[in-house]
Amino acid sequence: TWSTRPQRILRAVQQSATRGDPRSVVRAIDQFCRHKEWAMNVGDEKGCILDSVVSELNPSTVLELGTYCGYSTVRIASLLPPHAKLITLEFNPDFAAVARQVIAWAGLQGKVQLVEGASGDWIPKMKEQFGVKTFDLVFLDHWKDRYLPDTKLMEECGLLRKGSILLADNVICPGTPDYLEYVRNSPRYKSQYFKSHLEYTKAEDGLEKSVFLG
Ligand SMILES: O=C(NCc1cccc(CNc2ccc3[nH]ncc3c2)c1)c1cc(-c2ccc(F)cc2)cc(O)c1O
Ligand SMILES: [Mg+2]
Repeated sequence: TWSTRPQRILRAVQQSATRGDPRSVVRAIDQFCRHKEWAMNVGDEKGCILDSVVSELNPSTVLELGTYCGYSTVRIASLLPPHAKLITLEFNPDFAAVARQVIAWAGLQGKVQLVEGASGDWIPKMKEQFGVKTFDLVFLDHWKDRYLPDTKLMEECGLLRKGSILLADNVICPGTPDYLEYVRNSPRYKSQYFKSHLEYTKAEDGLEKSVFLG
């Protein structure tokens, strides 16, 4: 049986990265995806913008929607303060299986709770299942047509507080037009676009950072 692209990414991490060294895991994935096979990680250019938002915010509770191979999970978790928690949701079991091993290789399994399932099912259960009150930061990187419904669901479930940050990947490519229109025109958000490029390419893409105003 042939390996999948996530399995080839995991092999690259195990062959090129140092156990317990998150930066070497990030570097190994970027090298593989730049020189061997493109994959839909947020990548190093947008990843640096992600890093600066996380470092500036110093969040205690983070939700990531869309784990894939755990690349952005490792970037975020490696910057969190000691008692902070990152919950990451992944619908695809094959992606989740690889991500668990990538996160473990980075030595970050103690900071990360990977939950398998769909955002629409899990967001309403966050408080009761994980003892979450509100999220300081949400990184949206899952199915692009779920960004808007899931944002409205998080509002309805009281998971956002005054100052919570939504950081959305791919707002240009593949694009999330309904989400962008909502956060840019709603009086309940202050939104800012960080222009960048689609991971490992010259195509335009960017991150939208939106502060919930309560
Ligand atoms: O589509 C994308 N990513 C999302 C995605 C995609 C597939 C499967 C999953 C399954 N995971 C999943 C699903 C539903 C879920 N609900 N809650 C959690 C959860 C998790 C997720 C994407 C595409 C491109 C891209 C592709 C091609 C191209 F030419 C240009 C750009 C670039 C990206 O950076 C991208 O992020
Ligand atoms: Mg993405």
